[in-house]
Amino acid sequence: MTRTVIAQGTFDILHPGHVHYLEEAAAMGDELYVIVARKSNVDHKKAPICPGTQRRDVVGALAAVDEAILGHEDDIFVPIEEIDPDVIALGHDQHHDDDAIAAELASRGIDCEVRRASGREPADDDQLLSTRLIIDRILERRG
Ligand SMILES: Cc1cc2nc3c(=O)[nH]c(=O)nc-3n(C[C@H](O)[C@H](O)[C@H](O)COP(=O)(O)O)c2cc1C
Ligand SMILES: Nc1ncnc2c1ncn2[C@@H]1O[C@H](COP(=O)(O)OP(=O)(O)OP(=O)(O)O)[C@@H](O)[C@H]1O
Repeated sequence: MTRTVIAQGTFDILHPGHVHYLEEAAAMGDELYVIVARKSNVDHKKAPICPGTQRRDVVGALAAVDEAILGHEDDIFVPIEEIDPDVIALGHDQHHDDDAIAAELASRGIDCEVRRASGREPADDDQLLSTRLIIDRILERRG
């Protein structure tokens, strides 16, 4: 019985923090599907720079990822119902409430565990394990 895991996020400019998250999510099961957020659904921070197709393709190229898909425009639970995962792995700082997700899954009759991955800290002061910090440094040095 294949144990399917779903991870999700914006993944605008990929960095080792994303790799850590996705490798940890992959280790929670046998297959990892990653839902890449549509720009229209990234409403809790600045919009991504790169188009969704490009963000999806880069995430999909990671060894830990079996398939990366662009998320649904309107209902974030549509891909969940289609994939019917055993685990949803939330990122360490992802703004979703674990219990709210679990309640919504239950109300839709989806039997799926909600877990939270750990964070990865920079290996040294020069590393930037955040898209926002990468963009800030670009603006600082190239702006
Ligand atoms: C269970 C789950 C399912 C999601 N499905 C979608 C989706 O179908 N379409 C989408 O645009 N975003 C989807 N998202 C991503 C959210 O829209 C949100 O933008 C994403 O969590 C961004 O988080 P980040 O700040 O970590 O990048 C989903 C998130 C979760 C937790
Ligand atoms: N340093 C990190 N360690 C572990 N997971 C991370 C790290 N950075 C991001 N993630 C996870 O990757 C997923 C996608 O995050 P996102 O695309 O928002 O990147 P981000 O670098 O956090 O962006 P921003 O800096 O703009 O918030 C989220 O689940 C998030 O928790």
